[in-house]
Amino acid sequence: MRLRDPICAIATPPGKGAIGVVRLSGEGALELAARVWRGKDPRGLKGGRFTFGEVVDPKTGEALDQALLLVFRAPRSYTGEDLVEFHTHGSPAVLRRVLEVLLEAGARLAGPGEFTFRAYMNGKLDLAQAEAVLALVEAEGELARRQALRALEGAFSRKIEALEQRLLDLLAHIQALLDYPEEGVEPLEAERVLREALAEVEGLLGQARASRLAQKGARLALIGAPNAGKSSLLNALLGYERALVSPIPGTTRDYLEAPLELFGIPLVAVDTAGVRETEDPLERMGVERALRIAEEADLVLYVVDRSLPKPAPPPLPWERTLKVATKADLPPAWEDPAFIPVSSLTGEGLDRLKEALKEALLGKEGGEVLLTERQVEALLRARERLKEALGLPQDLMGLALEEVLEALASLRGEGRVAEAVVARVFQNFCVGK
Ligand SMILES: Nc1nc2c(c(=O)[nH]1)N(C=O)[C@@H](CNc1ccc(C(=O)N[C@@H](CCC(=O)O)C(=O)O)cc1)CN2
Ligand SMILES: Nc1nc2c(ncn2[C@@H]2O[C@H](COP(=O)(O)OP(=O)(O)OP(=O)(O)O)[C@@H](O)[C@H]2O)c(=O)[nH]1
Ligand SMILES: [Mg+2]
Repeated sequence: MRLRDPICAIATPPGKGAIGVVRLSGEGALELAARVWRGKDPRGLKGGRFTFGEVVDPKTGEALDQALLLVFRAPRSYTGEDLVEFHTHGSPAVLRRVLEVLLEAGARLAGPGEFTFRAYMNGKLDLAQAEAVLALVEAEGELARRQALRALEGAFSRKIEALEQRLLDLLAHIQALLDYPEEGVEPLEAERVLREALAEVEGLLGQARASRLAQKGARLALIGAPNAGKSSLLNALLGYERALVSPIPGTTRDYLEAPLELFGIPLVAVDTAGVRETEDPLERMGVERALRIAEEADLVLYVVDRSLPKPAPPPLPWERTLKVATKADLPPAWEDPAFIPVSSLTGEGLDRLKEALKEALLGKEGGEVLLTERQVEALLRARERLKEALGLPQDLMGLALEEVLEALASLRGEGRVAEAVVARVFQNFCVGK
């Protein structure tokens, strides 16, 4: 990949929009922009300034659109290079032509993520921040947005950098010990530093599931006997009457999906057919389907009517199942502290249920940290090497420690990071970012 030649791409999504943006970055970007622009000469503009004019086809002089042109001057731009943005009307016809004349004037179409790649290469962002850009662009829920923005602001990178610093200090001491045995670190001190680092890495790893769910969304399945109140509970969680409710057992025949956002996580709640032993082949299909949906869900609500004798439980993934006792407004037929009592009729207990849902999805930490799959893998490597280092005598600890540091360094991507690591980050981007 050439590193400084002028690249261009449409930055706004495909389709019609009020405004569309084409970006151009690299050496000679201002000269190139001047060739397709009628209005104030971009080469005379200060960085950060807009000017109004026309994008033109230099071959014919034909105006392609009225537009705003925005200039940034190296190194004070997103990429760290000279950068020009054309803000045009957002129609595919306009954007395609603007891109075309830029290509004819000598720019090349940017590869996926190439603008952000240049920002990384020019030290504007580290690798974790570049991943945060991608996560922010893709964020659908509030939590994903918050996680990504915090990482883009550098919260995660600073944490990792501080951790690296403490381990580097320890490594330096250990190496000094090898050369000057009398000046070594207290073994207890080394162990303390390693244990603290391990706790920090494990604390981060403990938020991996929350981050995955925030980014990818979660499926919540409602499972229970016919008439238990599943559909009523779904409606109560949604705040509107999505599912049919009736006193006739077997009202819900097939499953039903409804989107909702809880605690900033995009959820899909799945209401299912009542689970019971049955001879009816159609109903049995519904039951089998319900159990499969439970199997595939991120979280299951096992819904039981507390006003009737407790039924035998169906086979469910209990490690990710919350137990809910419905119809809490009626006289109870049993008590069981493992069940959260709720009434869809009065709303009683719904807040407690939501709290339990929140903890089951996000853990006690609350899940404000963005962790990509790549970062989780690196942290797992760091954790293994830290554990290994803890078991070694000090003269052998250094090697394991170096591997810990290597794993941590790949998170921010500073120092010499394998090309494949960098490629892996940017391959997920779209053209234009
Ligand atoms: N039109 C437009 N909107 C956008 C972006 C963009 O590139 N263009 N962004 C793209 O992601 C985001 C904003 N992020 C940006 C980050 C840094 C710089 C930048 O020029 N930084 C320079 C100068 C800062 C300054 O003037 O103070 C620098 O860091 O040196 C621009 C946008 C979201 N909105
Ligand atoms: N008193 C009271 N009645 C409820 C409550 N929740 C549901 N019901 C009633 O229980 C009956 C069954 O409710 P549904 O929500 O349809 O039950 P379901 O589990 O979806 O039933 P199936 O779709 O047949 O599997 C209806 O008559 C509801 O009005 C509740 O919290 N309190
Ligand atoms: Mg139902």
